[in-house]
Amino acid sequence: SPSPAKEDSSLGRDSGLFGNSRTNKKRLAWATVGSELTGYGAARRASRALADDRSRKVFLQLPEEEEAGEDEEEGGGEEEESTAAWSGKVSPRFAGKLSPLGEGSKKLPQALIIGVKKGGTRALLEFLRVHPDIRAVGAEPHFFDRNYDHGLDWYRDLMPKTLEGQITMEKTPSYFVTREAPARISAMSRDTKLIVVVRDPVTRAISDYTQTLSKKPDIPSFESLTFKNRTTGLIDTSWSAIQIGIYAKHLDNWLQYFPMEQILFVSGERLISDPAGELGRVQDFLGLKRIITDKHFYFNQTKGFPCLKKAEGSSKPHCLGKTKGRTHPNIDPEVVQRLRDFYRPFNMKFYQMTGRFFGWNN
Ligand SMILES: Nc1ncnc2c1ncn2[C@@H]1O[C@H](COP(=O)(O)OS(=O)(=O)O)[C@@H](OP(=O)(O)O)[C@H]1O
Repeated sequence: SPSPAKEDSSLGRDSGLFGNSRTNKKRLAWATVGSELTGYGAARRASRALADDRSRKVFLQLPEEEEAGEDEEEGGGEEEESTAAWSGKVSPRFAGKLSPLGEGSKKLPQALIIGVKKGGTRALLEFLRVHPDIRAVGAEPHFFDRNYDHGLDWYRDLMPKTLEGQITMEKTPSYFVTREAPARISAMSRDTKLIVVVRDPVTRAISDYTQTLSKKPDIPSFESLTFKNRTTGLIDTSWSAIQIGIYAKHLDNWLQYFPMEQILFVSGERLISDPAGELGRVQDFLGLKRIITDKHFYFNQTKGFPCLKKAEGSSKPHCLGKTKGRTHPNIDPEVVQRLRDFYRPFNMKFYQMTGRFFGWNN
């Protein structure tokens, strides 16, 4: 039977996952637009690096890259568009897209993407931003975990201005595993809509590990981090890469504060194989007209993922950056199997709780 999740285990430990082959990069026969997009966005990234640096040091005092970088290069998002509107108080990294005349007012978010780390949260937010009734912060504010002491006025100030009927959103994937987050979000508004992108916990763990490995090439192997004791096969559930994937346990904590109807679970796998289908569910959940459809996506063969034909506020095709869709290292198949066995009962519980079968553990 699986080891119980440790209640006191630290999520702060470095996480990481593997990634065997790029199984998630399905070679779908999609229409290809601008088939090779290599180099797209390079200038934008360069200016963003500067803005990111400024925002980290001056405005948010985020830790330096290895701790702050869950989302890395996509984190900033919209600097170019919003620099002109930079008030000096809110970093361009955080400013969402403004309406052309700067009208409207800043509001606390009515909907949040709360997780999971490496689930596909950036893809979901980027796709949602295409909707005219959604305005979102580009970077991860980490308000309900790291920055709560700044207060709600600080948080609101990070938000883009919105008009009547528009929804303000942000995404911070660590909220899902933050013990205090449900109570804090409920204190902001009990009506907040919550979205969780979930992905096969084993692949998620490997993706997480791959991210850490990209910054710290000297870390131990995925296989050795997985076990407390390799001989007995005891899994180290205090390793955040493993811990995050025990979705049923984390969800229990949210259900103390929010009813199930207020939480939408998006399949990270289907977000890749059928982005328009998942986006349809999300738009319904948010009470929005289904404006984002199949027509907005194409499958980029080079990237190996769906991309937008036109990004928000642009006429050019847009794929996520190179930190999204990394090649995962090969992991010992026995270790992968051991992890599948470990997660199976938690996954079953999660399917039961959510009423959706996600098709992991095949
Ligand atoms: N359209 C598209 N393009 C690129 N990547 C996509 C896309 N849709 C989903 N994904 C998957 O998103 C994974 C990264 O998840 P997150 O954005 O949640 O990561 S993070 O927690 O914000 O760092 C990332 O994980 P890795 O493949 O392990 O890098 C992708 O598999």
